[in-house]
Amino acid sequence: MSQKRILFTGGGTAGHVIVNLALIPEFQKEGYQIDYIGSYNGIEKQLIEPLEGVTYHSISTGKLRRYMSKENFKDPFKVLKGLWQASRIIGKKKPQVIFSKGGFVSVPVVAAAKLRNVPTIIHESDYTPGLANKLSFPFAKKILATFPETMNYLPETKSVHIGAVVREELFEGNRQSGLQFLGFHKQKPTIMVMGGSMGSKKINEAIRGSLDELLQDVQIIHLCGKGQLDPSIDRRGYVQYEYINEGLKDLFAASDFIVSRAGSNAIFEFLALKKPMLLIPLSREASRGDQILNADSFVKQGYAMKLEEEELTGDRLLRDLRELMSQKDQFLQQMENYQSEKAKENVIKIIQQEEKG
Ligand SMILES: CC(=O)N[C@H]1[C@@H](OP(=O)(O)OP(=O)(O)OC[C@H]2O[C@@H](n3ccc(=O)[nH]c3=O)[C@H](O)[C@@H]2O)O[C@H](CO)[C@@H](O)[C@@H]1O
Repeated sequence: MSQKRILFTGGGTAGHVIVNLALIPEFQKEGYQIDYIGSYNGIEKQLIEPLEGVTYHSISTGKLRRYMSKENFKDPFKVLKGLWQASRIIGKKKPQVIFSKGGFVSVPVVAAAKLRNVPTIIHESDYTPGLANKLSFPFAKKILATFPETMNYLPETKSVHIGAVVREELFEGNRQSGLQFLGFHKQKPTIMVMGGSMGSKKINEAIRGSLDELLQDVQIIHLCGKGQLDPSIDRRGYVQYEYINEGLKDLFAASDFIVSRAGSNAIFEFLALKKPMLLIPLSREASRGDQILNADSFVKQGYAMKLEEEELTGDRLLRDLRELMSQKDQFLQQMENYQSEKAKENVIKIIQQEEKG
């Protein structure tokens, strides 16, 4: 029997890569030949290229900007080049199926797959679909959604709600190793601050501006984003990292509460790991507002508190964090009711069905 081959795509931010990272080991176990198409410099290259047994291919990418830039005139040519490159890679590697996690790099890949007659499955993890995925929907064989509510925004005939795919390794964290690595103790609760995979300048400023008060009550792991470390801060109970990849599971295990943006992958990880969370979604001004809807859905289900970015001040952060901590048991109780939908197993089943045609 000829070798089974699957091609993954997705990138731009870690949110468009993490689900692929959760699925790749499963397909490796089943003996698939794995290819990945990403951009030349995106985070997907850093996260995927080092993986053993995965061949990473870079293609040219464009971006749709919300502002005027002379790059906007060059982008259609970059995308056409990407389409041509993706088509050549697909023609050469001959995957039986393609799995796309979205982001701009994925659009030419999904279009090329259609031209090459290879079935593509798209995954949408946000409450409302992103633009790259929307552009890709006509070319896809199936669309999978994390939130049940997202089904209202997807083509009815080929969409399925499957739930959140969470990396298996995150469940294997060790609290003691995490605390030891951080130089923290058990006497005060530990808060993890995550501004999404790229960090959030506004959240960083609010946390750093309130450190004196915060550190009286808690210890802080601050995942602040690339280029956003502040080396002038050297405080007991406060550690900062740009981005943590391999040790993240132990840091999660060491954390009692989370302060975070409301990117979909991140918040479902917090939920799966049962961490009460204060969510500060990216504002409508800076995005299509998807994180606000993600956060609202979690607030409605009793998993989270929400603090609007426009209302973010040091005082408000402290007040909301204290409230979150005082209601810990209620949040944990709601989270106990959450049943993970065996999403990973279902995605794998759907991919394998499509692969057989
Ligand atoms: C600015 C932007 O466009 N944000 C979008 C992006 O967010 P973003 O790329 O931040 O994605 P998510 O919040 O969904 O996920 C972040 C992922 O990065 C991981 N992580 C983070 C920090 C770290 O140090 N180590 C680490 O591994 C988290 O565990 C999580 O798995 O994609 C999400 C999913 O489509 C969207 O909901 C967000 O609106």
